[in-house]
Amino acid sequence: MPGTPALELRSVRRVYGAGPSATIALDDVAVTVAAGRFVSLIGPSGCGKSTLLRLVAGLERPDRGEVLVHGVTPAEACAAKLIGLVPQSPALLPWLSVLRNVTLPQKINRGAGGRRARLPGFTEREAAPSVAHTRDLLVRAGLGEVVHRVPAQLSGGMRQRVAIVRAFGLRPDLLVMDEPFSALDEFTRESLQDQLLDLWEELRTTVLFVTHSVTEAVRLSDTVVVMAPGPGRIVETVEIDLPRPRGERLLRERRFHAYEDLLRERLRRAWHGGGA
Ligand SMILES: Nc1ncnc2c1ncn2[C@@H]1O[C@H](COP(=O)(O)OP(=O)(O)OP(=O)(O)O)[C@@H](O)[C@H]1O
Repeated sequence: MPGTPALELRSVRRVYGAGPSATIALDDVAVTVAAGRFVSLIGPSGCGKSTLLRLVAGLERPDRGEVLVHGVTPAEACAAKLIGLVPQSPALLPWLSVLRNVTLPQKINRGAGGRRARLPGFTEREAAPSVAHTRDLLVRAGLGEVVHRVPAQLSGGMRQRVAIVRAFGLRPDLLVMDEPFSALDEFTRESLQDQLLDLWEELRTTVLFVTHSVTEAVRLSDTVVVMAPGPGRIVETVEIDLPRPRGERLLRERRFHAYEDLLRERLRRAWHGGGA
């Protein structure tokens, strides 16, 4: 629906357990993400990033407050395949080739278009991409030579690239990514960031991205949400006002480092229980 945020969390609270040993994983969390934005969550371990992702993906429900994806509940959004998820380690089907791993979910998901069209304010979107277009995405992600290989014949970085192309290929309205590059070496990580940005700039899917890397957050994001633990909460929202595309050269510029320093400073405060 025009004007409806892609994602909205209103006064969200999530508590695990009860009594004195209860953990307040999230308290009074409010986030609004406009369609097409790239938003990262960053914060110390235990500040509730994964909990927030699980609420958005409909895997858990808040104890208080509301989560809306394009104006509907996460359960409705999942049924209509509005949400795509890229986990930390790529869950590929080991017996299928790279190409089939990417195209099979697209075929399975065809029925979702009808459910999506019945949601308030949504119209039919473009059909699932053709195999030719999927191949093109794979080539652009540097996987053109390996489309007929099975996952066991790929490196870790290649497998994660397949998972990312698969997620974008499903044309979700909101793509949720949980530290997708955390297990990779720095060089592979930077090259995957390039490819992720390349795909995102073409498709402009709304992305909610969890990372522990300040550099990654600055490079990828329009907005970085800084969180603190005890209770899990948002302490700062930083808009990254840097031009795109954000190539390698930008990483060496003073204005890029200034954002890194700002975020590091905010994270230090979050670690020490400070914050806003
Ligand atoms: N199922 C659960 N039962 C009890 N406590 C939980 C559960 N899941 C999370 N927690 C607690 O909620 C808090 C937030 O956890 P969460 O995993 O969301 O943090 P995180 O920011 O993603 O951490 P990390 O960066 O280490 O992945 C932590 O104190 C954690 O111990």
